[in-house]
Amino acid sequence: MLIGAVADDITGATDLCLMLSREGLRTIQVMGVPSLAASLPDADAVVIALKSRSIPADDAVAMSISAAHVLVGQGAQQILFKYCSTFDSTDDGNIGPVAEALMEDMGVELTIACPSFPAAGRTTYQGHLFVGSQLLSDSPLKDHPLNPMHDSNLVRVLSRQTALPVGLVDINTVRQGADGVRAAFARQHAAGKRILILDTLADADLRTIGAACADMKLVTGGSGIALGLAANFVQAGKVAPRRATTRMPAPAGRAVILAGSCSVATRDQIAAAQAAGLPTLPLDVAALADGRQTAAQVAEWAIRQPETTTPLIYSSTTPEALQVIQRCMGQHESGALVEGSLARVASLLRDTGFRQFLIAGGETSGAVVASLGVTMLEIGPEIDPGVPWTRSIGTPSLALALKSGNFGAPDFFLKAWGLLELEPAHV
Ligand SMILES: Nc1ncnc2c1ncn2[C@@H]1O[C@H](COP(=O)(O)OP(=O)(O)O)[C@@H](O)[C@H]1O
Ligand SMILES: O=C(O)[C@@H](O)C(=O)COP(=O)(O)O
Repeated sequence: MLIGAVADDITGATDLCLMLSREGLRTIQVMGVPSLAASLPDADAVVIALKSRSIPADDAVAMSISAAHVLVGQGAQQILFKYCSTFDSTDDGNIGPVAEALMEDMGVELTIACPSFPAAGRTTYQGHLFVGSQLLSDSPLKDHPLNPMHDSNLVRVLSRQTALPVGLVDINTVRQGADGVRAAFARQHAAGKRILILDTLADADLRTIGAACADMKLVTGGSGIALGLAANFVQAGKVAPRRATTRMPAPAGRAVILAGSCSVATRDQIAAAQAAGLPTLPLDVAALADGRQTAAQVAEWAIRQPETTTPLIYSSTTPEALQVIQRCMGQHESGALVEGSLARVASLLRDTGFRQFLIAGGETSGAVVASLGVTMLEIGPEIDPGVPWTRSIGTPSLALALKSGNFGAPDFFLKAWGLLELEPAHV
């Protein structure tokens, strides 16, 4: 194993797997922390997907350390802690506490924190994270249901989450090339800094940073950083060349879309699906809470739709409506109710022959995939930047597209299916 990664949510893990496999690494995604004795499939990169982004920091630390131990135990040459390209976290964590704990556990003096993902519009300038042309704190992430982002200055954000001194390597230094970045690492370390935010405006910057981090045992960042990290191993001749896939064989069976993300991108995708005539059903959180709407009824509705169409079930709503729900029911309580309901709907649909699932939302995907009993994923073709089709390893085989809430073009729910080649049904 060349790269072993610990991802703090499941869509983030899939995004990272896509990046690694596009760079030529045979990559497998594993759900949850496997036992130390588990034999993982032979792969250049293994990404362990946790659901640790929005849980108490102590739990996230414990899980992440266990995951890293498994990866190191299986020979991983470099550990990557993957979090969101929009630095999703709160002042309590979990990026700072997990990074700090991994550094201590691995005896690492200096690491980087580089969330940038220019292909998805996430760039960093003077330590400030941008989403497209907006500062993070002006972007739709300010209204995230679990971790609203109100500060774009990542040095400040991370410094509130860790006692370790945080420094900045600015774009002028990054543009000096890998040697210049390595020299900046040495200067910042000598000045007492332990975690460095890196300015990044383009993929070329990520490749420079990756080259500068070739000897770092622990790197932290978004999926973008994998561009350069993977390239180090490819250039060193440690990876057998492979061709990227453009289509994926998919098990025969019905398809469904489950959306639990309230992001603007997902709400636009729902609107496009509705405009195209897909049957859609909104979840009613108050009705779910008092039993007027149940997962069984929702699943029944999907089963009743014509087999030639793809039903879409969603809880996604506007920031204003979400505020009302969260005020009445609590932020985590309402989130858990929605996640649990979508997860239950998914398992009921699987039991009646649904085999292709498109899930929108990271936390949502974590809950759904757990309820489907999926433990490992192979990575298929890219649908849009950061989102591949995947196929579960095990029975029943399922085709899964796990979409970060914020990712994908407006027609994502319509075009994704075109990349699947349905296998003949088993008799
Ligand atoms: N209508 C709703 N009311 C309350 N919480 C909701 C509602 N819709 C979604 N949520 C919760 O919001 C969170 C969205 O997070 P996630 O699935 O990670 O999406 P994203 O990828 O956009 O971050 C989940 O916990 C989900 O259950
Ligand atoms: O880095 C990213 O933006 C994604 O890989 C990611 O982590 C997505 O998280 P969600 O938006 O919660 O799906």
